[in-house]
Amino acid sequence: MPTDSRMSAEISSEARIMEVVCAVLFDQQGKVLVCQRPEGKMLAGKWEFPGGKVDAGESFEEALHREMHEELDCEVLIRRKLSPVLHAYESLTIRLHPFVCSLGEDLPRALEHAAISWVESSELNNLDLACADREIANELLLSS
Ligand SMILES: Nc1nc2c([nH]c(=O)n2[C@H]2C[C@H](O)[C@@H](COP(=O)(O)OP(=O)(O)OP(=O)(O)O)O2)c(=O)[nH]1
Repeated sequence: MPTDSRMSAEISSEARIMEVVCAVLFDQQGKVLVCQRPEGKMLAGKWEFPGGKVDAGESFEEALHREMHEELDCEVLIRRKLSPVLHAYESLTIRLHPFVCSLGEDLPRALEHAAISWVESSELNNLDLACADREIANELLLSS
């Protein structure tokens, strides 16, 4: 049984984890959307799956739909959830919740990213992905 001080340390370290959702968004040809983070943001220039932080009171699914509208001006259909990835960067720890999605009616438009691109799953290995995304890419490669 942990002491009270250890318990509070565990609680406070858990509290520093930022919950982030992302869409592994496939088009009808089976290509996946990757987005390049813009200048001025953490991990600028790295490629990622689109998404963002979950706001207080929001479900993961609500956060995902909001981020898709804010960043890509599009609607997506959520198909299934992949395993979350816990990753510690120097400045913060995130828990990244990936959702496999398919496109709704509209094509995404890059409203906030430096660039967006549709790639084959096998091409994900060649991209300079954010570290947390590497595990998601590996899971996709294993299942494809
Ligand atoms: N959106 C997203 N963020 C990721 C991924 N991989 C990864 O390590 N991150 C990190 C980068 C950031 O530290 C954090 C999410 O921040 P963000 O800047 O995308 O979130 P946001 O859209 O809510 O940001 P904001 O500009 O509104 O503050 O998670 C990913 O695949 N997608």
